[in-house]
Amino acid sequence: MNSVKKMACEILETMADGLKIQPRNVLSKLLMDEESDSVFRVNHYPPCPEVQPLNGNSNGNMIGFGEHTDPQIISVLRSNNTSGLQISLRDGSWISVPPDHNSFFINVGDSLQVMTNGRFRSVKHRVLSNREKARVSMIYFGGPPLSEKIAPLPSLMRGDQQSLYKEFTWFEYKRCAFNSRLAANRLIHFEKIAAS
Ligand SMILES: O=C(O)CCC(=O)C(=O)O
Ligand SMILES: [Fe+2]
Repeated sequence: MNSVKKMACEILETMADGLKIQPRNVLSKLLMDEESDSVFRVNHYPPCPEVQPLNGNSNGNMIGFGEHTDPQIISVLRSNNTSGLQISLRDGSWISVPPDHNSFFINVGDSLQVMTNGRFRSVKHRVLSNREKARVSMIYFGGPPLSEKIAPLPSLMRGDQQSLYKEFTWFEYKRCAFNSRLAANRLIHFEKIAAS
């Protein structure tokens, strides 16, 4: 757990460097906080034989984990050598993430999207069951303390930049996530309506 947390922190620090924000631990310190609301999850998807496609967009594979974005700051995923993970492109099409048990798959969470005022985007993903092999994935979800205010980082808001989001705490966002459907776009409730 400590190693994966350390890796997530290094990634967040590299992102902070890329955004030219100081101090470089402005994001990673939220994961290092004693009160950090982080989780480690193991998912197991047994093999599922082909089924008749219902809506034509899953090629006859059963949905193992429905489409969603991860609500936290960052997710670090490692899986066995079994395909299934897909990400959604802007045009709504799905592409498969090649299975590679030697690599980590990093996902930006909704909270990081807000903290970077939309510069990094949380990408919708889902898992299709594999027809022959079981898929096992392990994911570290790095989240902030429950009382943490989630808002664009002040160091990113230079000039006349406006926040795209209303301020909320991680506790409020988590409550919203629990009360909404998995596939829901929860950030929409926290977006500011652009003045015309
Ligand atoms: O099991 C996977 O490959 C992805 C699962 C996932 O997206 C999640 O647990 O949030
Ligand atoms: Fe996910």
